[in-house]
Amino acid sequence: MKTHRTIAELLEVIPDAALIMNRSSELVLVNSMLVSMFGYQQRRELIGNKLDILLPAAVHMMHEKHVAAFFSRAENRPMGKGFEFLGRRKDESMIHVEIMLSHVEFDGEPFAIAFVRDSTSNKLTEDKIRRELEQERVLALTDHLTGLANRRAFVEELERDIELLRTQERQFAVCFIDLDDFKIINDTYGHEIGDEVLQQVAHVVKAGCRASDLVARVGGDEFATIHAGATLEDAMHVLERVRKMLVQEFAEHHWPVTLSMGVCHCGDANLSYDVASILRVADKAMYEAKQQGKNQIKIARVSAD
Ligand SMILES: Nc1nc2c(ncn2[C@@H]2O[C@H](COP(=O)(O)OP(=O)(O)OP(=O)(O)O)[C@@H](O)[C@H]2O)c(=O)[nH]1
Repeated sequence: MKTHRTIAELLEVIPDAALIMNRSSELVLVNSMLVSMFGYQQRRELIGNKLDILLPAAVHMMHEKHVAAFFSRAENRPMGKGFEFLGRRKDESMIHVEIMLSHVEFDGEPFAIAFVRDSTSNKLTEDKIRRELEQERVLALTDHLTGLANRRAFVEELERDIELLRTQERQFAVCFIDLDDFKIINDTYGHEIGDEVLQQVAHVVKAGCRASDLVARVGGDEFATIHAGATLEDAMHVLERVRKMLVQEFAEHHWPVTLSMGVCHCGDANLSYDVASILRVADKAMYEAKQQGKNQIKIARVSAD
């Protein structure tokens, strides 16, 4: 058929892969770019086959419905511009494609013409950008010296826990931790050893806490923990373990390293908690621990005002 040959020639000069199918979803024309895009060598491997040959099995039924719906619409205007789907290559590998679909009529019969673009590289770029953004987000929430969560991550988590307490009455405890006499270590042994001590402390606090607890470094020699779902007794049990583990860890060293801690339990549904007041009372309790001899835990009192 003359029209057929002309269209076939035309499809060869356009810069996209293209196919034409009839209303029974049979491929009646494909250009060579489409043949190679889907990993075939000859057009005749595709011509006469159902469109399904280019699609993953999981979407065959859905596509049949789409094709029926497409042909039932009479209007002859471009459809599905930029529509993305997964194609199946001859070797069964998948390929992300973008198609533009349109009605065409030859010898009074309706057909669908599809221009197909390989969007795999777009997808890969998108995935790469998404991964990089995620990595950046993780880095932005990480303390670089210790690998723990940083102050920002701690505050974000605290905000989430305050919200969960308000909406689901889920209690939690927060602890403010400060190294005792850390300045002496820095002044005596230098900043580098000081950094190593901070890393070791981070490791011990993390090891002493539960997997579900958040451990953060929130300042120079300041750490903080959040114990989601914990009663005051649960939190005290964990923190006392941390305190003892640290004393043991440094028992062999030339210098003692101990922690002063202020813990604040949040679980009273009648109180309205906010980040600033929780941190203030926990910090105050930690300061009391310092004043009363260091290497101990003090409990913060949260009042209604
Ligand atoms: N090595 C190191 N030192 C730091 C870092 N950030 C802060 N510091 C030091 O941490 C020390 C904090 O000291 P302070 O908390 O003021 O006092 P302290 O000696 O711990 O005494 P108390 O808190 O009263 O027990 C200072 O010497 C800071 O220079 C850091 O990233 N690395």
